[in-house]
Amino acid sequence: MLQQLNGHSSSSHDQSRVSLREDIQEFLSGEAPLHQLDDLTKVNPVTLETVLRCLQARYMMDTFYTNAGCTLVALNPFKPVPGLYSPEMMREYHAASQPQKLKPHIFTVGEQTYRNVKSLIEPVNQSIVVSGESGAGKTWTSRCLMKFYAVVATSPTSWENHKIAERIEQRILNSNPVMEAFGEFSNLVLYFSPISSLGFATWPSLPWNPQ
Ligand SMILES: Nc1ncnc2c1ncn2[C@@H]1O[C@H](COP(=O)(O)OP(=O)(O)OP(=O)(O)O)[C@@H](O)[C@H]1O
Repeated sequence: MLQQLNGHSSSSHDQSRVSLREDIQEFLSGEAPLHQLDDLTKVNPVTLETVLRCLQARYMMDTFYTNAGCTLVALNPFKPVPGLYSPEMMREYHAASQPQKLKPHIFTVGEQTYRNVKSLIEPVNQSIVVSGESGAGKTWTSRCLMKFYAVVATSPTSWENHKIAERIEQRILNSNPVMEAFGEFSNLVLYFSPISSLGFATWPSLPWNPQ
């Protein structure tokens, strides 16, 4: 006797589970090494296991950024990564004609928003939502972006610019206790406008809190 589950027979349900398992196995043991998948939209089938295995493989290769379509997934390395945030790296992303073709990086996001704000044809206000649980690296990421903008928007040698960058960074850090006083602090929003310079805010309780 066949048992009905949500309008499907249990045997067809079992079949699709077996076929999904096979697809997952095929994907995980495929020829292309998992760490080379730089965009999670290329993961197929998309399951918790396949996505996490892909991110894990990249983490093991010290690759901490992965695209997920137009979103960037950042893993916290919990260690210094030499060269990953160097001024040379910042300039490489800034100088690239198509930064999105370079390896996924927070500087791609930084550069894209910078170009959109600075566009001579149609400057557009920009927001960057940095989301993650406590300790995920939101403050770190925001500081990286501040440093990036300080480097690409100014002359590399100016001591004055260096001081401005430090001051912006310090403001972000100083704001943390105030933000945390509002309770939940899992999303940080940086916003940029062609007219004003830069601002940041938190979304403690949005109904669609992406966390
Ligand atoms: N990209 C990175 N490279 C190296 N270390 C990192 C990186 N991102 C985060 N870390 C480490 O992880 C720690 C926690 O990161 P951070 O303070 O940015 O988290 P957070 O998301 O802002 O946490 P909270 O919400 O609790 O304030 C940092 O102090 C730093 O040591």
